[in-house]
Amino acid sequence: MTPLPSSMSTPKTAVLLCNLGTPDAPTPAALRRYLGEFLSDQRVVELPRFVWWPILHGIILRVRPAKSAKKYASIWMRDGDTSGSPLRVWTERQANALDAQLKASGQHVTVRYAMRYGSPSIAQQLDALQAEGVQRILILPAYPQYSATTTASVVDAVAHWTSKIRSLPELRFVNRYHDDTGYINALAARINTHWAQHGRPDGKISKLVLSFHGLPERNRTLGDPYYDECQTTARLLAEALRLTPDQYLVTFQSRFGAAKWLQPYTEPTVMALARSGVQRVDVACPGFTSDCIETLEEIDQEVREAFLTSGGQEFRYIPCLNDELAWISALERIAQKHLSGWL
Ligand SMILES: C=CC1=C(C)c2cc3[nH]c(cc4nc(cc5[nH]c(cc1n2)c(C)c5CCC(=O)O)C(CCC(=O)O)=C4C)c(C)c3C=C
Ligand SMILES: [Fe+2]
Ligand SMILES: [Fe+2]
Repeated sequence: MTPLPSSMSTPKTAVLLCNLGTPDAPTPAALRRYLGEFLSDQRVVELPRFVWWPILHGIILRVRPAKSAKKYASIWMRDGDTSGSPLRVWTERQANALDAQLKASGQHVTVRYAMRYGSPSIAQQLDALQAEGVQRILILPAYPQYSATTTASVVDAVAHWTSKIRSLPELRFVNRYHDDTGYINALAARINTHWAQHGRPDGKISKLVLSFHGLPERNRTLGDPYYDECQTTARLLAEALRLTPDQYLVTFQSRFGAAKWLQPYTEPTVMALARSGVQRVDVACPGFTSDCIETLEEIDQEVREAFLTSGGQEFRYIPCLNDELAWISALERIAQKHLSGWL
């Protein structure tokens, strides 16, 4: 019997690369919409509604949008035809590059991207894929380290969509890839390229700081594995870079609110380094796969200034993986592993 052409025999398959989300414009109105959706997610802020609602609507959404809009304006990308928030621009480029790479390897897979908060939303993209006849979807969060605040929240958004759909596609989820060899090697290559130009830190007057996004300490105590996964990523990366313990530090940035978050905090740590005689710090943010407000503004502007005004002399921010070829190849292998049996 003649086999059916593969396009007829294999159900259509897609990968949905899901990132956090970002405002559509660097304006207070767009920030209010984005922060309102983001900070209303009970995976992100676990306080009871009757406590959190008055704080969010009475204080945060009145004050933060204008301040944040100025920060976003300072990092907004205007790159040829492309303009937008760096998080959205890089995520879109990653999805397009992964789509091209999977197709070049002979795989009939469509890759799209979605944002957990803002647009294009996860529901919009799942609707669009279903309208195109896609029957199998791999959900690939853009977070190497699992946290309930990010990865599980993506799963919640997908579950919310499935609850309204009669004829469901098959679904698979990637939970983590914090120890994936391709990911670690792509990070190491990024940092080595930087050091080929500027020299390696000696551990005495120069150090590498690996800064991860923070999380309330309480989430860790309650069982969120994020902290441990960040430590594993850092250890594997240090091994790949052949670093001794005195050459690097692991820190946590982006504290929000008054509660205790994962420590040590990035900014006070680099200030203390400067005061103790460290002249140069290189900062990389391995948990962020795309540059965004947290890396370009918080690290490369605020933390830079804090280090230099505390007596430091050289501050070098090492960009995220973005659309580096080694990273797209690593993403392809992560996707392939989870697609196995489907293609
Ligand atoms: C309020 C609590 C927050 C938790 C918990 C949190 C966890 C968390 N976030 C990321 C990744 C990103 N966060 C980004 C921005 C951002 N995060 C928070 C708050 C929490 N994050 C806020 C209020 C903001 C907005 C920026 C600001 O106003 O300060 C981003 C960048 C978005 C962008 O548009 O560029 C990312 C990425 C992780 C990985 C994480 C838990 C592990
Ligand atoms: Fe965050
Ligand atoms: Fe931040």
